[in-house]
Formats: sequence, structure tokens, C-alpha cells
Amino acid sequence: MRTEAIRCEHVTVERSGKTVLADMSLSIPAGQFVGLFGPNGAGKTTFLRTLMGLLPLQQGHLSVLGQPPGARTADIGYMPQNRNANGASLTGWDLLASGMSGNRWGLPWLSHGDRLSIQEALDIADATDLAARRLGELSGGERQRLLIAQALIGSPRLLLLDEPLASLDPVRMRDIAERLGALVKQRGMTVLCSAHDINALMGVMDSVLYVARGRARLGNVDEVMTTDTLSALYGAPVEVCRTPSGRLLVSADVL
Ligand SMILES: Nc1ncnc2c1ncn2[C@@H]1O[C@H](COP(=O)(O)OP(=O)(O)OP(=O)(O)O)[C@@H](O)[C@H]1O
Repeated sequence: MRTEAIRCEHVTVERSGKTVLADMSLSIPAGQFVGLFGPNGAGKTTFLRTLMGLLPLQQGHLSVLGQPPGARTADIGYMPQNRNANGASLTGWDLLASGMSGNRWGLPWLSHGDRLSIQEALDIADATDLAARRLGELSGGERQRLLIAQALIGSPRLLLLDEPLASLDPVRMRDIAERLGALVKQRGMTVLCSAHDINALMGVMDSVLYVARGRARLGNVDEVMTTDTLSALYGAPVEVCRTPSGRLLVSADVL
């Protein structure tokens, strides 16, 4: 029997008194790569932060790796959307090393195993060449690769990535997506990865979680990315079509 990584039962989350996620129920099996999509303000970040235990539920029950949110953070690699630019004089290696000691800024003593773990995370995010450079001198996309590496440290069982591909160029975007996809298969990790361009994750993700108007739909690409399903979710006509090369295009006045 496959175990569940995330289980939501009738989850409602409000922010400043406004319902963002309404009565959401879904189950994500362990080992799946799930792409998280939806328009601006739909609640993607809110959902990821709720899974981390950083935002409370107003109603319902939520289980993350079999425990309440916030109980298993040592097993979760989280890359938040708001990436502050602290520590401009630190190197990429320092950034990852600081994560080894519980996300504190500082230069902890590292064991041989810690160093291997950092090196491995750098390799997966294709960020090895950035380790010796100072954060303040890196481009947005280069810092992004280091932050992806930081989330991978310690072989987490669950990766929650909030727009990790934003500000990467299309070639790098696809490369990182494929590296993450390979990692999921190799290690049986579960990944929930938000993005705006679904095409960057096509062929890599197992399922799509689409959020709109507080409601969510989980399923494979062919189930969720249809004119009927998205129109029902948005409550307005939405057109989904595929180009001859297989790219998905979503268009509507509501978007
Ligand atoms: N700190 C906050 N306080 C109050 N409301 C917030 C806060 N952060 C976000 N919201 C509101 O919660 C709703 C969901 O925001 P959220 O950031 O989860 O959306 P998102 O799907 O991640 O959007 P985007 O694609 O723009 O990143 C929005 O209406 C937003 O205005």
C-alpha cells in the first residue's frame, strides 16, 4: 500500500479574515511530483505555508508525513517565495552550511558527511560553480539555484518549493525541473512545486494540483488541464489547448 505524504480533509484557511482555501480535501501519495498551479493570489503560497505549520487552519484536518503541520519540518525541504537578500557578503557555500545548523546564519563546524551533503545538493541544483561566489554578486537566477540546493540538504522526504523556477531562463528551468524529477524517482521523495508555466514541468510531474477561487483540483495533466475542468474551477470560460509541439496554452478573460 502506498503511504500518503499529504492528506487534507475539509481544510479552510483564511488570511486577514478572507477565505483563501475553502473546504479543501485531497490526498498526495508519497513519491509523487506534484505541480501546483493557479492564478496570482489563488493560495499556492498559503497552502505551502500551511503545510509547514506557518499558517493556522480555520477548519479541517491536515496531515503532513503522518503528523500535524509543523511537526516534521526536519524531514521537509522548504524553499519560500519571499527570498530575502540577507548575507550579501556570504558565499554560496556559507549559505548552504548555515542550513546545516538549523537555518541559522553562521559558520558551523561541518562533518565530512555534512560536506558531502552540501556538495551533493549543489550538484543536483547545478550550482557547484556558485559555491565560492558571494551572494551579493550573483544574479537572481544564480541565487535561485543556490536556494534550491539549500532546500535539498539533508535528503528531505518532502520538498515544498514555492516558484523555484521563477527568474530562471527557459533552458535552465527545464534542466532544473528534470534534475528534480530524477531525484524524486531515485529517492522516492515527494515534491510539491508551485509554478506559473505548466510547460516547464510537463513530463516531470506526476500530477497537477490546480487552485482557483479557494477550490482545488488534483489529478493527472489530462484530467485537470481541460477546458471543462478549468472552466468549472474558475467559474468562467477558460480555454485549454495544446500546440502541435505539445505545449499547453490556457487562455481566458478571467486570467
Ligand atoms: N501576509 C498576508 N496577509 C494577508 N493576506 C495575505 C497575506 N499574504 C497573502 N495574502 C492574501 O492571500 C491570498 C492568497 O495569496 P497567496 O500568496 O497564497 O497566493 P499565490 O497563489 O501564491 O499567488 P502568486 O501566484 O501571486 O504568488 C491573496 O488574496 C493574498 O492577497
